[in-house]
Amino acid sequence: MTSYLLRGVSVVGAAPTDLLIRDGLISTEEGPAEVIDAAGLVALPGLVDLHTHLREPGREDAETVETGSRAAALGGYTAVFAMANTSPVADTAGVVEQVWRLGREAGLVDVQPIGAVTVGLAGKQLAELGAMATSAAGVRIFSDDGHCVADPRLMRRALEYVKAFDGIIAQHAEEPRLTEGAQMHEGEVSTRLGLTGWPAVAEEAIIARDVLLAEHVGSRLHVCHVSTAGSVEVLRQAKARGVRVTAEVTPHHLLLTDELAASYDPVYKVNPPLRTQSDVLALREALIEGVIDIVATDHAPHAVEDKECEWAYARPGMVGLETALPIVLSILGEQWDLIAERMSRAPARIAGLDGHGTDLAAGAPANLTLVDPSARRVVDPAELASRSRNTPYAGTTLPGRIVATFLRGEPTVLDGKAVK
Ligand SMILES: NC(=O)N[C@@H](CC(=O)O)C(=O)O
Ligand SMILES: [Zn+2]
Ligand SMILES: [Zn+2]
Repeated sequence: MTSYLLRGVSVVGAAPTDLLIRDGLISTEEGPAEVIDAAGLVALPGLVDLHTHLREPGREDAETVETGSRAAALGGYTAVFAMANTSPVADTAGVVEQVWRLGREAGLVDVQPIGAVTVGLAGKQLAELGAMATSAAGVRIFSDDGHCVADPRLMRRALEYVKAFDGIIAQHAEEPRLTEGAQMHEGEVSTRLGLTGWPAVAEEAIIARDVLLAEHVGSRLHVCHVSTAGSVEVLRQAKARGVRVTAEVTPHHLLLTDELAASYDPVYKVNPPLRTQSDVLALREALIEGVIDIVATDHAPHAVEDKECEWAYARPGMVGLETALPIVLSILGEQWDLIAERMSRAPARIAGLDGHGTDLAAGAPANLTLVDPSARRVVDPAELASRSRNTPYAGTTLPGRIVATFLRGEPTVLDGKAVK
C-alpha cells in the first residue's frame, strides 16, 4: 500500500502542516511516502451523504452503484447512503445486501443501503426491518423516500420497531392529500404560471405530526430534504423540547427558488419543490445554527427521456454529488469547521457510521478529501461522472475543486480525476 505525505495542507482550515497517510491510517511514523504538494489545499474528513439515489437495481440506465460511487468520490465523499426506491425496492435483506455488495465491489466509497419502511414503498405493511438490520448490510436507517409514510399508525409502529436497535426512520414529509397533482411550490409563481401547487403546509404538517410521534414513543426521527421556513420553526420547537429529531437540507434548497420554474425547464422540477427566497434564507440560518443538522444531496439521477420532456411529465429530482461541496462553499464561505460538521461529522454520527467523520488525527482511518478553495470551475453536464446529466448548474461558475479523495488511505480521486 502506497504511503502519502500531504505537504503543507490546511487541516479543516488550520495552519499548514504535513499529513502522513500510512497503512490506511493517518500516521506519524516516518518512512518513504509519495509526496503530494498540498500548499493552499484544505483537508476535510471525507464527506458523508445520508441521502443518495443510486438507481441500482432497476434503472441502471440512469445510474449504477459504480457510477454513483464515482460521482460521490469526485465530490469528496467517502460514504453514501443509498435510498430504497429502486426496482425491486430495497425492502428485503436480499436487496440491501446486493446493493451493499455492489458498493464493496466498486470500492470507491462506502455504500450503506437504506431499507424501505413499508413493503414496496406502498405504505400498507411494514417491511422486514429486523432482517435488513441483521443482514450483512447492517441497515440502521429506513425510509420510503419518494413517498411519505402517511399512515400515522404505520409511522408509529415503524418508529417503535427501530428503537430496539437504535435505528432511525427518515421521513419524506409530504401529506399526499395536499399535493395531489402538484407540479411546483404553491405560491405567487405557481398562480402566475397556472401550475398546481405543493403547499408548504403539506411538508410542515407531516413534520409536526412525526416529531410528536417520535416524542411519544421516544424514537429517532430524521427529516429528509427540509424545504420551508415553517418546517424550520417546527424543528426548532421540537429540538428545544428534547425530541430525538435530526434534519437535512439539500444544496439546491439552499440556493435555488421557485422563480426558476417560470422557464418550464424540468431540470428545476424536484421534490420537495424549490421554494421562495425567504425559505432559502431561513434554511441557511437553520443550517448555521444547527436546527438543521446536515447537508444531504438527494442526488436524484434521471435518464434523458424522463427529464427532457414537458414539465408535467418530467420526473422530479436533480443530480448533486459532484456539486454539493462547491455549492455549500459558495453559501457558507470558508467556514471549514462548520462545513466538516454539517457534511461529514454530523451525518456519520447520526448514522452511527464508524470510521467516517472522525478528526484527521494520528491513528484515525484516512478517509478524507482535499479541496482547492481558490479554484473555480464552470459546471459542464457532459463532464459529470454520474450517468445522468440533470444538473441545474450547467454553465454556473462554482468555487472549490476536489483535488483528491482517500478511502482508508487509498486514493479514489487524484488530481481531480477518478482513480478507477
Ligand atoms: N427528490 C426527488 O425529486 N426525487 C427523488 C425522490 C425523493 O427524494 O423524494 C427520486 O428518487 O428521484
Ligand atoms: Zn424525498
Ligand atoms: Zn430522495
